[in-house]
Amino acid sequence: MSLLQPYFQQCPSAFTPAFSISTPCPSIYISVSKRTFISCCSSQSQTAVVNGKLDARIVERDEIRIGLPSKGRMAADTLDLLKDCQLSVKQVNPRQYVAEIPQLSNVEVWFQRPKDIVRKLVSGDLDLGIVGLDTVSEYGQGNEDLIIVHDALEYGDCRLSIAIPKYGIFENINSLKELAQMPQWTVEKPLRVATGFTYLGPKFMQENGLKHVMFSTADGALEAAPAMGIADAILDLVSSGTTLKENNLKEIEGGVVLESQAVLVASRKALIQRKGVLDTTHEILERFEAHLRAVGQFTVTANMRGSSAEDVAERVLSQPSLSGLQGPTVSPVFCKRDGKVSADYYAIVICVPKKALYKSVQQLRAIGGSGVLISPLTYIFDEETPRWRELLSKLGL
Ligand SMILES: Nc1ncnc2c1ncn2[C@@H]1O[C@H](COP(=O)(O)OP(=O)(O)OP(=O)(O)O)[C@@H](O)[C@H]1O
Ligand SMILES: O=P(O)(O)OC[C@H]1O[C@H](OP(=O)(O)OP(=O)(O)O)[C@H](O)[C@@H]1O
Ligand SMILES: [Mg+2]
Repeated sequence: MSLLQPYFQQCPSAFTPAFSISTPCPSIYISVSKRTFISCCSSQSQTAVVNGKLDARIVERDEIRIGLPSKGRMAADTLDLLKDCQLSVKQVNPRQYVAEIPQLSNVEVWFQRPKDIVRKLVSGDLDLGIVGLDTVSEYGQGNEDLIIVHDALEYGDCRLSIAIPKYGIFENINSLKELAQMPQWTVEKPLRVATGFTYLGPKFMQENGLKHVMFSTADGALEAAPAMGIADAILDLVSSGTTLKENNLKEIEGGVVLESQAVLVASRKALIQRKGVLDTTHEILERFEAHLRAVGQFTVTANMRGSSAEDVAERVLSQPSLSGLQGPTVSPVFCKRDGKVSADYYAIVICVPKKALYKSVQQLRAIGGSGVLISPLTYIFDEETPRWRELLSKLGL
């Protein structure tokens, strides 16, 4: 960390909020580790507001940078996902903000708070990042440079939702429409909403025709605001719903602004212009897809008596839960009887969704399967993934 201190002090632009014009800082080079070399020069983030719009330019550097959550509930799950994809992050100590993934050459990992990952993608100081969709939507503010490469990393599930008290004037209010139609809200006395989502909140209210609304913001424990008399409603993330329940609050129909989970996000400019970013993204995407497809499946092997491979395949395919990814693999099991080699049995291999495992075993037995073996799957690499094709088309490639 001490080695990095000069970098942080010399490069204010790395910590400037995204929505301002940042000043380029003087050229300095410091060595951080044998493999990691940070260049901080006039090429630092040159974010400018042009015609009221944020214009991110490509920053000159050779390394590819990926931002990962430094703390909070996304941090550990993100490292776990990468590890499960054989992309372990090597961090010398937990207070060091830069690390590497040995399997990905020329890639620097930077640990940042989720909102700063989004800001730095926009400013060109990061090329890739993993954060919640809520964070991308709130801090990215619809910026077209941000591209969601993988939209469902299957952790960090939550929703951004409006909640109101269960009691008092809200007792019989159960939908956004009913909330909007309450006579209490006027220009002089608007509906007061406490939220940390000051971009998405007003946008949602406007799109849903709620006219008299006033927002206040706080960083946490928003659920206390109505009971404290500070707000009438809150707009916050909900997962299990326990925090709302414990604070006598309820969600309302039509009040979900966004469903969120962890996503892989990239800067369009970096994908197109920075050498190696597209290839690295392809590799990360392939590993994520292969792993995430596999976690929901088991490999099932069984033996089955039959007159031919086709006969066995027909029996297997007659069962709805046994069709596998692309139909069953059927291989003859040879044995020698009376000096003659023959195949009376066939080994079948199929992939089965974890949820359908028991049903599949029952169906296998019903058609004469025996010696059923179940093993976990690590990866399922398909032909080219749909998300990769989608990414190329978003990039116009
Ligand atoms: N209750 C929850 N259940 C599941 N995921 C959640 C929940 N709350 C937040 N998240 C997800 O985790 C992300 C990070 O939340 P976390 O509270 O760790 O950090 P933060 O609030 O953005 O940062 P900080 O608290 O440091 O300001 C959120 O943006 C969201 O995607
Ligand atoms: O529906 P639940 O499972 O109860 O989760 C919802 C709570 O989780 C988040 O808070 P967090 O724990 O991140 O604390 P914070 O308010 O300090 O950000 C969110 O802001 C809610 O308060
Ligand atoms: Mg939080």
